Amino acid sequence: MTLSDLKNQVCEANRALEPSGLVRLTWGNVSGIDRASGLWGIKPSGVDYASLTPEDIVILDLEGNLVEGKLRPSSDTKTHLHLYREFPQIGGITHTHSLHATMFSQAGRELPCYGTTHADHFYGSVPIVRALTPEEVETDYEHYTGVAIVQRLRELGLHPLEMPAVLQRHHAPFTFGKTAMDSLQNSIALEMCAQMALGTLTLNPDQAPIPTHILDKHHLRKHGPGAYYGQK
Ligand SMILES: O=C(CO)[C@@H](O)[C@H](O)COP(=O)(O)O
Repeated sequence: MTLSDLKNQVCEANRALEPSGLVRLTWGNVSGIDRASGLWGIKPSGVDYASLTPEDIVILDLEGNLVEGKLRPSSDTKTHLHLYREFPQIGGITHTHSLHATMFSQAGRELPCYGTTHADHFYGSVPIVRALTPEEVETDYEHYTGVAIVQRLRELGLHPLEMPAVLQRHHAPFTFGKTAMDSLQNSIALEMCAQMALGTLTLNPDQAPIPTHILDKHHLRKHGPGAYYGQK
């Protein structure tokens, strides 16, 4: 992938945030990485999505050094950086404050899997990531957000492509994918699943999550045999 390709892909995914209904104001950012070069691009901070151009995309390396870009990178840059360094399987990350998924984040409630719509994207309940400690917030908020996300998926034994979403407590969701656009699509799926779950619980507060045999079937269909990354 050329640097121009990377900038185009990351710009396209960020420009798709608003039309997808996931963001208000500038409450979101998408990044993408070219694993061959180790260079990755992210939305500049606070920039209006509709006016974003590929040349605005800020390019960094996996040490966090600025490689190219005139604008300040997203305020969540260190979170994305940590995830790229710890999850070599992912190629893109999306962070938004989408309305319903953020409700689960703020309530500290994992997002249960009530149906196949959810099962087609996420292998079970979308986990809550712990709140940061006062020391973590003080020393490096965004870096420790990434640390807490990685800790959570590892303690659950979940691969970041079988569970390409987490709900950061008191904050909002982060999703991952094979590309920037794939991570955005996972954010769209997450927001829809959050809306469906809230409606499901309204209609039936005692609704049980999807049976495991159906969840496993959808995981198998999506990832193929032998791709189960987690611990049974
Ligand atoms: O989570 C936050 C702030 O709480 C950020 O995601 C902002 O909502 C977007 O910041 P920029 O990407 O524009 O710096």
